[in-house]
Amino acid sequence: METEQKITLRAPDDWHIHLRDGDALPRTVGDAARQFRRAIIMPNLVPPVTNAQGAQAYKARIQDSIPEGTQFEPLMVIYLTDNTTPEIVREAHAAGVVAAKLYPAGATTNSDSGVTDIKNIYPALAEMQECGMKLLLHGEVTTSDIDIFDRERIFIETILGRVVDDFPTLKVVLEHITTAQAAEFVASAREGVAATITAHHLLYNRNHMLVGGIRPHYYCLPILKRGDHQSALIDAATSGNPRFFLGTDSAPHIQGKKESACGCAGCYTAYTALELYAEVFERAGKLDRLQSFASEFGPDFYGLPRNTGTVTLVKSPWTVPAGLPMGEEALIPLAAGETLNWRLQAAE
Ligand SMILES: NC(=O)N[C@@H](CC(=O)O)C(=O)O
Ligand SMILES: [Zn+2]
Ligand SMILES: [Zn+2]
Repeated sequence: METEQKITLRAPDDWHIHLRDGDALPRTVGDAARQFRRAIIMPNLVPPVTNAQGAQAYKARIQDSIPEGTQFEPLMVIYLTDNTTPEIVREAHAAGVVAAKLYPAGATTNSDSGVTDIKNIYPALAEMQECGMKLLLHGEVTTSDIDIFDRERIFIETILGRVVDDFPTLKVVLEHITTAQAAEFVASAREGVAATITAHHLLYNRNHMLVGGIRPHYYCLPILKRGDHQSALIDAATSGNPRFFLGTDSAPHIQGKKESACGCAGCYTAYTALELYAEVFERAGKLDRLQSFASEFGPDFYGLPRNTGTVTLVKSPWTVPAGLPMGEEALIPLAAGETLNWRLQAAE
């Protein structure tokens, strides 16, 4: 009898996830904790998590939702606004907050309180550089005359390059990169600049979203780009370059808000995250590099210990459920109804 194909990895972490709050938490925290040992928790709640106190209270609510017997550590982030002061940064750092997130105002889901001009947060960035707090960025400009497909590239050209130069020892993560330009920028930037890459930007390009009918579950920000950008991202993720690591950007929006005349941006990937990444790495012939991308480069960049436990993926095709309950609502996971080759084994 043929033996089952398996891969065992050091337990992985997710360096970018949205868990939301309230009724969503049992679903989102349960799924994240089944897949990952730690996660960087995005602060774009309404209202956002903007200081130490807010981050600690949110962390406690997340911890209350961790399934019994599961090990999961939420790593907290504050949301930068025009009013974030150096003192807010210092207090957050002292309270264990690991990073602060820049959302250009209006760039994405729940970014209305975001920064309107990068100069407004220069004092906060100086303090972050000083105390070692990481800067995470949603890297898109928001000016209405800039085409949605160009917004990441122009953000890099007009804003990111300058921030990286003006704060030469600030640790910076360009989140959920979607373009060849972003991959090139990060690969050739000064030390201390990294990027997260989602499973959906590795698996899909804009044709998947738009050819033969519009598929709202593939709609996320930054938007899926053309296939050559997807190829550049696959090359970056599987290159073994420690500047690129796993961040799902899993973002739950209920079915009715996705399948709508004006649908929300965000893909729910937490339910199948590692399986989706395994698919990509296998197709690229680089399964041997999945562990460093998923479990080593992230903690190394953040200055945290690598996890000591392991997880196992078994090659055993299965069908992703058509929907998942979330509170009273339905959530459609990415790749719903599709067959995936790899399956994460439940922790023993
Ligand atoms: N990626 C998305 O399309 N959506 C995210 C926000 C974000 O990460 O930009 C969300 O919070 O829903
Ligand atoms: Zn974002
Ligand atoms: Zn996100």
